[in-house]
Amino acid sequence: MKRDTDDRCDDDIVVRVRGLANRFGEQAVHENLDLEVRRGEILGVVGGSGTGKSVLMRSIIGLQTPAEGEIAVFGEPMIGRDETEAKNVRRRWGVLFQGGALFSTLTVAENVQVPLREYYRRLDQRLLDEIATYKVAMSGLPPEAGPKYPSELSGGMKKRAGLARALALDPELLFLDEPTAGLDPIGAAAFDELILELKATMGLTVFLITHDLDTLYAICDRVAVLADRKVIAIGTIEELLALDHPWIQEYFNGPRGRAAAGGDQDLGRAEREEGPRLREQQRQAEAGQVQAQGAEGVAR
Ligand SMILES: Nc1ncnc2c1ncn2[C@@H]1O[C@H](COP(=O)(O)OP(=O)(O)OP(=O)(O)O)[C@@H](O)[C@H]1O
Repeated sequence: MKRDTDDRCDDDIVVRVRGLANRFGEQAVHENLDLEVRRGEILGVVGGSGTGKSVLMRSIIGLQTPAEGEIAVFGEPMIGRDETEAKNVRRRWGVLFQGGALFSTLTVAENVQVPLREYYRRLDQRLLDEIATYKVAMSGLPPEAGPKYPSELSGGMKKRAGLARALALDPELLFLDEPTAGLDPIGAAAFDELILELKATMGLTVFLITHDLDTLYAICDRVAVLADRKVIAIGTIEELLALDHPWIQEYFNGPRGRAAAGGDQDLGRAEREEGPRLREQQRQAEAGQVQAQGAEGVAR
């Protein structure tokens, strides 16, 4: 299980990373990293801050050129690929970056239309508008969100708008970088549900970077753990818990891990008692009535 190098048929492996190395000057972020993402799974990617989760995602989607290694997506090698060929693979995935990365001068609907315009130059405006309306609805946003600018949206709505854009091209593979970070517990759980629904209806494969233990327990089929510059373990949470690794044990068996697994009554009670107050605080902050101080880092 540790190196995830079982001999599955290539069709079952959507992303294959072999011997990946990434370096920034003297700093080695990855060395000899291997990873496989299986078709139809939601793979959670966890690791301490700075262990290189985002750099790994950026390497897979071609925004970071690795120092060494091989990356294949849908069986197609991605490194050093001719731009036209790479583009044909890229159109098959969608990405939700941390913070949404929406174009601030475009409305939500226009943001969704950006990848459509890039890949389908001949679509007329009426069709672009129709597709954007459909993607906005798929992401759980009300129709009124379409003509709004990102600055007019709450944090949760921005995530959904980013998701609508990621879904624009009907992807087979979705990359999500900390999609529930900064969301209140109810918003985060709703986002988890949405991802599960999309996986079921679209047959999506999902690469999901998260620090959110509830998300890991609620929707991930397997979890990959980054530490010491590589994937040190990958498997179901149950399989990871059987490993005698201090970081994994602390992460999943610490108070938050136990609460997420439903086993820590005291922490669960504290969250139930504090939750409504914190959620109301965040709701007001999002509505622009109060400063968001204190609403960040709310444990789910
Ligand atoms: N463009 C860059 N130039 C130099 N260093 C970088 C660059 N991008 C990332 N790094 C460094 O690589 C390391 C890994 O960064 P990365 O953002 O992948 O971490 P992460 O695991 O996603 O962290 P977090 O959980 O805090 O988001 C960090 O030390 C970061 O400073």
